[in-house]
Formats: sequence, C-alpha cells, structure tokens
Amino acid sequence: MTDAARPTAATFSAQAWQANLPVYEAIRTMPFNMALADGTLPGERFRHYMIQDAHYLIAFGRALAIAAAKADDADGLVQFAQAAQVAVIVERSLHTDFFRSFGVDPAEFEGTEMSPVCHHYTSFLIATAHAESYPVVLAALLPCFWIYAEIGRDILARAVRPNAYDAWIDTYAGEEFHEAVRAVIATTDRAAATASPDVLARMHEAYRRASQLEWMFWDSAWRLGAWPL
Ligand SMILES: Cc1ncc(C[n+]2csc(CCO)c2C)c(N)n1
Repeated sequence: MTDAARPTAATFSAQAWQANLPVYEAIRTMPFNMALADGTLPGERFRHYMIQDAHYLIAFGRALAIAAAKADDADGLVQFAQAAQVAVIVERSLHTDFFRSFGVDPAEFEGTEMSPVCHHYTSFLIATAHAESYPVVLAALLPCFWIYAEIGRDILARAVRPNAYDAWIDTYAGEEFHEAVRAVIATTDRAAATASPDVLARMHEAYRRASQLEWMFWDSAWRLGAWPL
C-alpha cells in the first residue's frame, strides 16, 4: 500500500500503524527479508518458513472462521468466511507449488510439528478469536494482513529480479491481496469507531502482540527455530 492509500485520520488503524512503526521497520530490515529481496535467502531457511506457514495458515483460517461467526453484520460474515477459505487455498498452494519447487517432501511436512513461535502465534490467534469480542479479534488478525501487504510491496520495490522467491513476492505485492487488506482495515476501523475505551485498549494490545509475533515468525525461520527438548 502506498502512503496515499494509508489511513490518515485518527482511526484505529492509523494509530496502531504509527504506534508499531518500530516493529514494522524491524521486520522490513530483518535478515530473512533482506535476503529474500536480494535472492540470497538459503533454501533451507525458506523451506522451514514454508512448512511452518502451512501449519500457520490452517490455524489462521480457523481464527478467521471464528471472526466470521462473531461478525456484527452479514458483510463481515461473508468477508471473513471468504478470508478463511483463501487461507486454506494459500496453504494448498504451498503444497502443490512451493513445496514442489523448493524440494519439500510431503513426508517431511507431515513429520514436522509446529515450531515454538508458530505454536505461540497460532495459540494466541485461536485463543483471542474464541475469548475476545469481534473488534479485538479483528485487531489481532489485522497485522497478518497488513504487514504482509506492506512487506510484499517493499520487497518488490527493491527485489533483485529474477529472484528464486518471485512467486512469493508477487502473491503479497499483488493488487488482489491489497484490495482484501484494505477491506480488513476498513472493517476493523468501523468496529473500533463504536468501541469503548476498554475495548480500544484491548484492540491495541492484540494488534501489538500479533505484530511482534510476525517478527518472531520470520526470525524463527531464519534461526531454524525448534523445540529445545
Ligand atoms: C505468518 C504469516 N503471517 C501472515 C501471512 C499472510 N497471509 C497469508 S493468507 C492471508 C489471508 C488469508 O485470507 C494472509 C494475510 C502469512 N502467510 N504468514
């Protein structure tokens, strides 16, 4: 998303983006994304990322389905039910396209459990989706969409092409994904507009946590994070 398309008023999204700029900047410049942009990311680290992302996307789809069930109108129900479906479609494309082109054996995926960070992030999303109100659930889900949209465009702008990771970059820099992200931002801002101060505070906390966990997810892939025992 360009600066012009970014919310500017004192909306929830504008405040949350501003408050978490240091996290976004850390994500933008972390070794995983620098190496992805210049095409030097070692395959082993991308394979780790893809396997964990396949686990993540199914859990994310479940959290979206819970958000759909909590929606306060039919538009929200459709929006998040469709997003849940897209999460599963993206997960399946990892198996049919990405796993194949980067040499991940289906048996390797089946035999690899969630890393500690993936486990933490997905547990946080599912627990928040179940326990919190609709606006707070949306705030927890938003960084996943928004950070990927910004990172996708940022990486595209500086990517060395052709790049082994072109397909990944194009998915998240593409207009179709960005249109969906703008819609999630708008729905979150609508929910925040009538939220109490307590709910708003919980929204900011959920947004910050999810943003931190996005950084941790990439960092874990870079470190090939695994369970110590
Ligand atoms: C850790 C992690 N965070 C965000 C995404 C991005 N993402 C993938 S599918 C989807 C929307 C589905 O409706 C979004 C936002 C990811 N892949 N992995």
